[in-house]
Amino acid sequence: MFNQLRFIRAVSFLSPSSRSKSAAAPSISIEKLQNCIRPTRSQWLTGSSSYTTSSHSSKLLFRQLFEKESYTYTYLLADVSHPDKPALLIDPVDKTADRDLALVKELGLKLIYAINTHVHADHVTGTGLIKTKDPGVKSVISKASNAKADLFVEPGDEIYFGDLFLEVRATPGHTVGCVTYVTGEGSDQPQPRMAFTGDALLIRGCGRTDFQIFTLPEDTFVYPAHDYKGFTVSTVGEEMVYNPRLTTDQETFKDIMGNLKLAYPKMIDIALPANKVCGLQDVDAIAKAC
Ligand SMILES: N[C@@H](CCC(=O)N[C@@H](CSS)C(=O)NCC(=O)O)C(=O)O
Repeated sequence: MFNQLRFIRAVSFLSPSSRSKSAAAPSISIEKLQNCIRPTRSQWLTGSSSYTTSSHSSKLLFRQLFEKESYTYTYLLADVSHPDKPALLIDPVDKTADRDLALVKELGLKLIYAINTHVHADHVTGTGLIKTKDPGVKSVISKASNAKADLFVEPGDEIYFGDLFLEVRATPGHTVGCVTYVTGEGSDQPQPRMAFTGDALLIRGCGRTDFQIFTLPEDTFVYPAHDYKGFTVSTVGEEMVYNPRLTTDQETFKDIMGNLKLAYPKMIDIALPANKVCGLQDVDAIAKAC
């Protein structure tokens, strides 16, 4: 069987130094979540872990970028200790693709991956557009998403950029193929860890019911794909205590999620079919780019 993990490693800029591969955390259902040991508010506030937004790593260049129409966050990560400064974008938007590529150029980075957490319903991904403007970039999405891309990842895969890597975790629920990308475990990786949760876990909100994200260390930074209230970052520990949807019993949770009364996303009829094919709607462009 074709090994996506090896493939991702093979196309990475630098072979990783020997590293023990961490096992993918087990998936936790909402039922199990209710039984998770969670810190009380006071335990969490007085806990020994750091909850500051300290610098992530001397190697990591990190930027959080915003697209104002869909309230989408795009994340730029690069290993600036590597001579090529390999970089990746998580959840780029078509409307801001030029801005993102200009920033990559200004910072002297080499963009190698344009990655999606899932097939978005509220905006067209910038992945295809980025590939037409920089053909060296590979698009990445989960195999379970059933969308087109150059590379398909599965839970447990590691996506290397230089000596840094992202671990792929299955976080389905908002869509079938949603994944969360988590910075690697190890002393040479960003500390605290950073989780790019897509729409699975939002700050004080969520788009799903299957919460293995809460098996990550409590000081793990949570970087969602959207925020509608002006938040930029949270932590796993903070969400375990203060997320109003995830601090209730199962019945209340179901009730909350069943009564969100979210409006039909404005872009959904354009975004979903486009995002199945890298965000491109032109047949020739799809053939060339995906
Ligand atoms: N009004 C917006 C879409 C807002 C929305 O539905 N957001 C999604 C994530 S993007 S599909 C969501 O899951 N929200 C959860 C929440 O609690 O807000 C539009 O028309 O695009």
